[in-house]
Amino acid sequence: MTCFAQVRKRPLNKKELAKNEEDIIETLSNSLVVHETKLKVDLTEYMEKHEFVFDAVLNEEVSNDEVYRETVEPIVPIIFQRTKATCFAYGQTGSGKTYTMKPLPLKASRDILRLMHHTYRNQGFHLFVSFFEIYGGKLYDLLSDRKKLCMREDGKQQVCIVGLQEFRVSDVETIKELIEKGNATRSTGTTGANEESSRSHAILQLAIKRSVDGKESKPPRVVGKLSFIDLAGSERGADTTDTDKQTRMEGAEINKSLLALKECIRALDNDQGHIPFRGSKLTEVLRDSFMGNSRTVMISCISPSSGSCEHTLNTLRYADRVKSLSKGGNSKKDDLSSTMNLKESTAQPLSSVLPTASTFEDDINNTWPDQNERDDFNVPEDSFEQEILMWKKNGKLDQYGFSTAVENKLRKPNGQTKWKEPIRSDIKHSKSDDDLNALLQEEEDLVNAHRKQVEETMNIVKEEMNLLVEADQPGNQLDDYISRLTTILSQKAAGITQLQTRLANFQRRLKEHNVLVSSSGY
Ligand SMILES: Nc1ncnc2c1ncn2[C@@H]1O[C@H](COP(=O)(O)OP(=O)(O)OP(=O)(O)O)[C@@H](O)[C@H]1O
Repeated sequence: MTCFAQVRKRPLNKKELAKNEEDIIETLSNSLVVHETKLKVDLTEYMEKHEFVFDAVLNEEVSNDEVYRETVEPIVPIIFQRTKATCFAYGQTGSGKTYTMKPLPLKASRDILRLMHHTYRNQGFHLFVSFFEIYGGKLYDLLSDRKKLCMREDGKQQVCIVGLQEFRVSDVETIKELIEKGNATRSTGTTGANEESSRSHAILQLAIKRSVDGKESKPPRVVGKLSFIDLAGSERGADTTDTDKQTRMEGAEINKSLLALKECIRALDNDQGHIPFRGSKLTEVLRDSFMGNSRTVMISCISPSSGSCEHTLNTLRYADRVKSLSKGGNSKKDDLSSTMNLKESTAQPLSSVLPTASTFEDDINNTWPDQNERDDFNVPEDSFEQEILMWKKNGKLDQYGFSTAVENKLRKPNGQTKWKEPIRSDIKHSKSDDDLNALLQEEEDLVNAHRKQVEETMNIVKEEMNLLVEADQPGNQLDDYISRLTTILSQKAAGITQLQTRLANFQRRLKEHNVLVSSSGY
């Protein structure tokens, strides 16, 4: 899987301008700098600079058309070549996720239909649209009056969404109507912070299917898929302390899914044996889009305003972790990356990357195993599981319950994972999936607790500085000074002790699970 991380900065809005909030984001070609105002212990202000590098940085002057040209247009032709592509918008509420995502599917549909009517004319391709949302861990069909859906795995461990309406479309106008209908049906909550806040993940999928041997009588098979995902507001994961139980539970679900999404992308990009798909409904649903030939584009949306600095830094840190494994030598960064940098490349017109009809057939024949090969590979499940038991007995399974050696058996000589993936996931699901998800959550909790502790320490230090200033004033009350200093010191000590305990517990858990910090990417 190849993941491209991009950032889009929106302009300051009216509200921010009215509050005289400053633009703290400086964009350069494919990097950006966040200028954070901080306070020294003597209460004087200073500027801290945070620099991030991504595959592309789109500033406030970049239009939606340009975003499409840079992010999705180059991917459209390859979904005719058995590739699944996923485009995410990540960021805090109001950062521009919906603004960025909304126009993309329609523009992509237009190009897909153009390809179907010209390059792939009369080759049995059809375009299907579906649109659903994940809200509070449950699935709802946005094209069928928010009908509740359930997710099942079929006999081949392929995830399918039972009852999801899929519409076969052949003209842009119908697609437009469907997209508008889905958007209107999407649920938006009303939390204190922002009425517009979106607490659901909206998933719009464009599937290219092909009639087998051109026969219309048989159900067409999926050739490729393009998914557009407008994620829930990233800061909503922090609602786990809200007084309202429903909000708290939704917050926990959002938190879990965004965490699982990050870990799945990291694991896939790093060719890790185990992919924690079962960490959330979102990643389970996306499982088939991530397997095999797949592309992922993550557009992290940020507000430029000083008032959103903390959320912006959180968004950029998340994006940074998603892309970090691809940096510096991951060979899978290919030709697409060069078209992704808006400042350094001229946009590549669709026509220049279109495959011809013959290259499509050649690609299928050259890169995908045929049915015989698949059948050859599918050793009986019994013998496979026997082997797993042997490895377990000999203590050769890794911390995810899966050994590299066993995994290698599932790979083609060229390193491409073969058709045994479903069986592999079955085995790992047992306990190791839950353990890994729990560990990931604990890691995130530790980092958050650390950040909170640093913030609290800063506040305490400010209080201490005030106390010292007061202590120097004539007529200062000694009793008051002593009691306030005692409180301050106990607060400091309690904060440190709490963090030490949390850290020790986390280290113990890592040890229990045999996770070597250097090899696990922590
Ligand atoms: N690049 C941009 N240029 C101009 N206006 C923008 C841009 N990005 C966002 N906006 C405006 O900012 C507001 C918030 O954007 P949007 O609704 O897309 O945020 P969001 O991240 O989807 O929020 P939520 O999580 O609540 O859905 C909208 O009024 C939108 O029109």
